Amino acid sequence: MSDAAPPAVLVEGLRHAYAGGREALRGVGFRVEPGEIAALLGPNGSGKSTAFRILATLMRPAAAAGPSGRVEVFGACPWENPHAVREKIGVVFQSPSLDGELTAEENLRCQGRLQGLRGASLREAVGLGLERAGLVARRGDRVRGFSGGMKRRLEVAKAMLHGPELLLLDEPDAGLDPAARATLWEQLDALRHGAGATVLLTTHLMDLAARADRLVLLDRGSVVRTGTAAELVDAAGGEAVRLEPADGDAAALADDLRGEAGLSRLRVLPHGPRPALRLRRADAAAWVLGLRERWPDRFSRVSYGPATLEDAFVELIEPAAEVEPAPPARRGRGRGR
Ligand SMILES: Nc1ncnc2c1ncn2[C@@H]1O[C@H](COP(=O)(O)OP(=O)(O)OP(=O)(O)O)[C@@H](O)[C@H]1O
Repeated sequence: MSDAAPPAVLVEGLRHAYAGGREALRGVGFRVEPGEIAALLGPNGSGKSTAFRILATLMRPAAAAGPSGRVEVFGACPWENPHAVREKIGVVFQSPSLDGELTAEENLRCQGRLQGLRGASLREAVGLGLERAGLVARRGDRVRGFSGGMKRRLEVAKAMLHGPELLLLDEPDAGLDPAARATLWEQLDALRHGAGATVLLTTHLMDLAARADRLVLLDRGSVVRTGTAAELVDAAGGEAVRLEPADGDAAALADDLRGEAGLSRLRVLPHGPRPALRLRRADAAAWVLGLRERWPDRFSRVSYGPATLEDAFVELIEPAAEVEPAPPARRGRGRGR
């Protein structure tokens, strides 16, 4: 027997099919080491929430044929030994679990009592929770008046009240503005360093995922790639090119460019000040030069620069449709030409 500490999360060959449905997980495997912040990243329907529910002991996997695979949280199986796993995990669900009529402090105190804390240990845990949420000054305010970011931080503090080793968060960044997402990240990072917690979150946004130590990219129930954000960007390869057509017709430009050799997936960016296309090329500089020679009056602006995690995501994930709209926050970081 080995003395090595078990990984915080070990998933091997995990399969799950919902009753009457197609397989939501098709042999998923990944691991998270203690002290890491890991992100399950993938588009809608890729299986993130299904994996999350299994890890959180809410569901046992059911495969249509053959074994369902192996899952361990610090060495314990969530469906064979759910009590052992529940002691080790804190869970933040997508749906809010706070009572808006109670104050921040009362919410934490109720949770602490449910977990059997009393007297000085309850006061200590609630005080630490308020600190972790950055809400000491607002401890006496009703939660219903809090911003989305404040509520999410309080949810995290509530889930950490019993001192779990692993914090599971299902899309904690959903509905938060960039500033609130940044503050949430600071809270998670502080938990990792201060409480030595391991964090596993699901997301389909890039903000938190790009900062995680380990990303597990899921698509249609399978792991497409694991690694750091930089490794995923490298795996997709190339630089990101942004093209603004002079006549504003990005869809027509996309049609003209389709079929070009060596061209990655095109994205039409309908939002922002002007319609544009974004794509990846291994030979961005030479390709852009050739494009301008071929079509001197076709573009109002052409730029290229380092690819982002979002570019890699588009490249590595099978598109649901040929042309997909980009989120409005997209901004080219390329060098102007
Ligand atoms: N309760 C359910 N019954 C039947 N099918 C389901 C159920 N929940 C999810 N699915 C299906 O399983 C697949 C994976 O869904 P899941 O919710 O795990 O994905 P997800 O990556 O979390 O998506 P989202 O980002 O939209 O939450 C999808 O095809 C989905 O339609």
